[in-house]
This record gives sequence, C-alpha cells and structure tokens, in this order.
Amino acid sequence: MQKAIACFENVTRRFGDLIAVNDANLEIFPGEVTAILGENGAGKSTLMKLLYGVHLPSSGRILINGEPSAITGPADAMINGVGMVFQNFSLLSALTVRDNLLLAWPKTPYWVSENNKGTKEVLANLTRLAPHINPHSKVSNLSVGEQQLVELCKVLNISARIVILDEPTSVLTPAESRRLHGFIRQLADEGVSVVLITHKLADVEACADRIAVMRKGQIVDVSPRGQKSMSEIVTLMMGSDVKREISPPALPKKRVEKLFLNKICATAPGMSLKDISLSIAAGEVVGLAGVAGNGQALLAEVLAGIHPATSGDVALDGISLIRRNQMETLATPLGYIPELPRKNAVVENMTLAKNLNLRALASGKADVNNEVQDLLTRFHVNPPEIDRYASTLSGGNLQKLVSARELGRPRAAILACYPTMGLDISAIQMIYREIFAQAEAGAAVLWISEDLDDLIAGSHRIAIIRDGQLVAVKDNDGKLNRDTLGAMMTGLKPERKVA
Ligand SMILES: Nc1ncnc2c1ncn2[C@@H]1O[C@H](COP(=O)(O)OP(=O)(O)OP(=O)(O)O)[C@@H](O)[C@H]1O
Repeated sequence: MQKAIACFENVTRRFGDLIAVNDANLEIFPGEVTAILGENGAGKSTLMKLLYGVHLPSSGRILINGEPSAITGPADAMINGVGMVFQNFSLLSALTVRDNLLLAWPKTPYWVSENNKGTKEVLANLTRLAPHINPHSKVSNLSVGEQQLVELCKVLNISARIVILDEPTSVLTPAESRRLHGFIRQLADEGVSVVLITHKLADVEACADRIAVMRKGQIVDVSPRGQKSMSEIVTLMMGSDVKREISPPALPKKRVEKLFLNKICATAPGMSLKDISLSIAAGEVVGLAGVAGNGQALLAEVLAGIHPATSGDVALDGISLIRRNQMETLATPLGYIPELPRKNAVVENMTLAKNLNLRALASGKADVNNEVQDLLTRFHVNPPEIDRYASTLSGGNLQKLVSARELGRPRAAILACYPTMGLDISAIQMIYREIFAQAEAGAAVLWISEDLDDLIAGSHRIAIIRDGQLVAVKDNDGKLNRDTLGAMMTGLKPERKVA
C-alpha cells in the first residue's frame, strides 16, 4: 500500500475560544489530487496553513514522510518541499513578472542581468502554465487571474513535493481554469501531491482523486471521487442539499433610466476604455461579460470614482458621479463590491463593526452600530462578533462582510464585481437574493462576472466588453448561451457596435 507523504493525526487548532480545526485526521498521498471542500469558515485554509507552518497545531501532530513535521514556518515548509498558493497574493506589483519569480526563487544568483541564460530556468513553469503572460509585464498590469498563475509558478519553481492551492480557480477565466486543471493532473502524474481547496464542484470533477469534506472544523468524510454524488457531497458540506437557483425579479413595466454611462473614456497602463455608453433602468440587472483583462476592472474603478475618466460622464438619477474623490464616492448611494475585497474593500486591522460603518464614517453620519449585529446575521458573517478584527475572518466571510456593508442598506445602484468569489453554495444564493432584492426595490444593477451560466440565469441584459469597448448589449431573451457570448467575448464572430 502507498505511504502517505503527509498525515494529520488528531490535529486541533484553536484561536482563543474558536476551534478552527477540530481533531482532524487526513492522509495525503504522492501523485494524488486531494480536494478539500466545505462551507465558508469550515477550517479548510487553517488545516493547510498548519501543514505549511503558518500556524502550529494546538494539539495532535502532523507527520511528513512518516516523521513528525519539523516545519515551524513557511520558509521551513518550502525547504521541506511544501508550497502553498494563498487566496490573497504576495506579489510586488511595481516589479515585472520575471523579477517577482526571481525574488522567490531559491537559486537566484546575487546579480541577475537581462541576458543571464540561467534565469531562463525560472521562467520554465510560466511558459508551461501561462504562455500568454509576458515575463516583462509589470505585475500591476496583470489581471487578477494572471497574478494567481504567477503565484502558482513561484511555488512550482521551488520544486515542491506537496503543492497546496487555496481556491485557485475563483479568479480564473474558464479557459485559464481548464488549463490549470490539465496542469494539476500533469503535476500529479509526475508524483506531486496536490491539495486543492475549492468551492467549485467543476474543479473536483475535472481533477480530484479524493475528496475530503470539512464541516465546522471537522473532517466529516474522505472518499474517492465518484463514490458519492455531488448532491451527497453538498449535503455533507452544508448539512442539507442546496440547489443553485438564480432568478432576477421581473422588470418594472415602466422603464425609468437610472444609471447612465455616457461615452466614458479612460486610460490605465496597458488598457484604454473607448466611448463606453450604457443605460441601466431602475430594477434592471445588466451583466457585464468579458475575458479578464478587457477593461472590466478599469470600468468598475471609473464608475466607483477610484480611477479618473479622461472624458465622458456617469450619472445616477441625473447627478454626475464622475470627478469625485473616493470619500465622496462612499457617500453616494452606489453600492460597490470590488474584486479582491481583502485588498480593496476592508481595513483588516479594524473590527467588523468599524468596517461595516466605513461608509457612514465617510459621509460624516452618526455611527450605526445598532444595525451592525443585524447585518452580520443577515449576511451570515461567521463568527458574527462585532468586535472581531476583519483579519481573522475566513476569505468567504470577508466577502460576505463587504456585501453586508454594500448591499445591506437601500442603494440607488449596485456595482458588483465577482460578488460570489470564494463563497459556498448557500452564501452564493444569499448574495444573489440580496442583489435581486435591491433591483426589486428599484436599484440599477451592473454585475461583472466570468460565470457565464450565472450571468445568463440572472441578468435582464448582458453587455460584452472586449478590448476596452462594449461590443454588444443583448437582451437576455432565452437565445443567449455560453457559445454565443463566448464568441462575442473573444471576437470570433463580428458583432455590431453599440452606438
Ligand atoms: N488568525 C486567526 N485568528 C482568529 N480566527 C481565525 C484566524 N484564522 C482563521 N480563523 C477562524 O477560523 C475559522 C476557519 O477559517 P478558515 O479560513 O480556515 O476557513 P475556510 O474553510 O478556509 O473558509 P473560506 O471558504 O471562507 O475561505 C473561521 O471561523 C475563521 O474566522
């Protein structure tokens, strides 16, 4: 019988009174992909951070190759062939991809010249995994998905025997995810143990050998893929089977224009927006589809007042939103869920209460502490403790916290960028319910997503952005499907431009 490369024996990890990992037993084998599934806050990341040395077990032990693990920190873990790619990145955005890879590479010589042939080795995994990424691009010019792939290359470059990926596909496009799935299988075939923390059942179906399910800190099941149906697995994760149902409210009979984008132009390194015009009515949900890096992130930043437009205007209820600073934006009735909320939308060393009150602070309004507890409960933020620091929330719960602040009160418009990223299936349902409730109450919703199935299920219209331009805006009349949208996103079929 094959020997485990890593073995958790009755491992428990406490943070104060909270038991994040509770008496966990799990074996990880060479050449296998082990998927770890569980609801938000179940303890998946903490379990793997114990193997990677970020935390030490409160009790129990971890064996590596049959010996008690001597790993006391990530640097140790890397020396011992354990690498982890986190949900939040640690790349230096002002440096190029190549320089970031060199910085993290144990073999980097003291001095590296542009023509140093030895440094080609550091790019070998990048070429295999993400040939579309230019090693000389600055990291700040990469899409979030591309940054994720560079992080993965950093880990592959240390020749890790155990590669832990914490929700690697949550920020990848469908094409990037498919490439990553193939690559994960290739790693396993080469004898590497891959641990895949994920909420996406598609990841499991595409590449897992075994599935470990966590619930409230405990490992409640480990079985080979295929032994249990996906609905059995969801029941193990959530305590009951949760079906994914998305249906936006009916459009109001009378169309009242609410959010109006008029010929917006903007530039950022490597990207320009050209004459973006779009009108969204009260009660309408417009999905914005596009291949990552085609201008959707820049457009969101312009609408949110973070990036200046060079020309054009955005009006909400007839009042211009453009040329504000961020404090003014916070005071506007626009609910904004940006991508990467940990980086872009919370202050980690502030409490949940203060984070929920950020907008009130910006508008100079009185503290709204009495609402905070209700918001935490309504948006299933766990643990719902107002005095807890945001830094101690799991990734999914942090996403819910930002949603609670932005969707928890009535808004005239909602700008939601990948609002369900990193969420479990029941939290996804809850977020869609809240977004649609805002639309039903009269908000105009612009919803950016790469999940075409969800966009088709939940939008009244779908706009397609390509190369900084809106190339089409389509009524979601039942005829749109992944293929038609995919063709417009990639430009394989010519589409009429929107006036
Ligand atoms: N440094 C910390 N201090 C205090 N509590 C923590 C800390 N890290 C994690 N926790 C808590 O431990 C629990 C498990 O968190 P963990 O991040 O492991 O969950 P997860 O299953 O990975 O969730 P998600 O799917 O949302 O990423 C959560 O309740 C979280 O708030």
